[in-house]
Amino acid sequence: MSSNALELTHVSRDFNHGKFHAVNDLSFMIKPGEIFALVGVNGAGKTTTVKMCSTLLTPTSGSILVNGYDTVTSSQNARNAVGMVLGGDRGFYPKATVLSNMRFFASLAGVPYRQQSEQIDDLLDQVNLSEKRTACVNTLSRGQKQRLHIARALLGNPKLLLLDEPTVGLDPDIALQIRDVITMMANQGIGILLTSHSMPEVEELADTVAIINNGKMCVQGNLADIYQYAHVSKTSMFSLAPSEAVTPDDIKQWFSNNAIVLCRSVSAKWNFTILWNNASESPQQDIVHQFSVRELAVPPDIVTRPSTLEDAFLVIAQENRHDEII
Ligand SMILES: Nc1ncnc2c1ncn2[C@@H]1O[C@H](COP(=O)(O)OP(=O)(O)OP(=O)(O)O)[C@@H](O)[C@H]1O
Repeated sequence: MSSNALELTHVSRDFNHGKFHAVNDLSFMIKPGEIFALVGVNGAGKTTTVKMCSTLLTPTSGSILVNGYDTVTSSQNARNAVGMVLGGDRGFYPKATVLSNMRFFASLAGVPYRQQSEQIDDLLDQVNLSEKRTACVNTLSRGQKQRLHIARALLGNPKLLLLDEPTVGLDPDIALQIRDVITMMANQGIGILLTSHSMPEVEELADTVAIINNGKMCVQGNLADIYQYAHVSKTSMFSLAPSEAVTPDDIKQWFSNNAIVLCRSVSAKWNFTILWNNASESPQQDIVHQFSVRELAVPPDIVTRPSTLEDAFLVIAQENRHDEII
């Protein structure tokens, strides 16, 4: 029987003796080879979820199966099926070589001694670190360390890889390399649970996106499902010099029927983002019209483009904030 890489069923996790619900009735599954991104604002419950999937934390209620093994009742089997990448500078013996570190972690992962050399060579090759096998870990760059984290997590052939912010703090070209490694691992049939604050990264990598808020699932599906849920298809942007003639609240009011309007003050300018939930054929013209009928100068820099995951996420985050206020 082939199992899902991961299956959460009505999982909750409380803290502070049940007073705080960090994760609340979460259910989702990840198939072999699927990249599943868990997205949410700070404090939404992503890391708590990842920790439960790794067996580091136990759920207060519900069940988590990794490769068919329950993380509570078959925790050792579940743990053997998971590789976790925490990233950063910690997690290795910095003065020992790449090879010594990999040998140490291979033993911890239960890789039989005779298979260790072959598996380590293969993994270092896959993450393009073969040339660094005799280098001390503290001489590696951040990107190289991150690739070593991934190689370490793959020791013992896990069925599920947990990646918590795998490219945070990395230069764009290094982040690209890490994303290529992630795609390669998925192509080999490993299920991947990814948390990231980078929406372009999620857009590029994820087969399925789940947006959580206050530990609860808002929506899960492919990108089209997320756009549909958020009711966004087009986004317009323009800027204005602050003036007394019109305020951000006025502009929010103009479009309150069919858009969410966000305003940020940047370098003595108001930058507006209009997230259309019911865009007309020419949203550009609608904006021009609103300024023109009030005899206000039309911003010269209006652009309209297809909405992105980031836009959909902003809408959902905004609506959830609204729900909380109510
Ligand atoms: N050990 C703990 N005791 C009490 N509260 C906790 C504990 N761990 C996490 N929390 C709380 O649970 C909530 C969810 O935290 P979590 O770290 O899972 O969020 P997150 O989505 O990963 O956030 P971020 O994007 O900032 O990393 C937060 O409000 C956090 O303060």
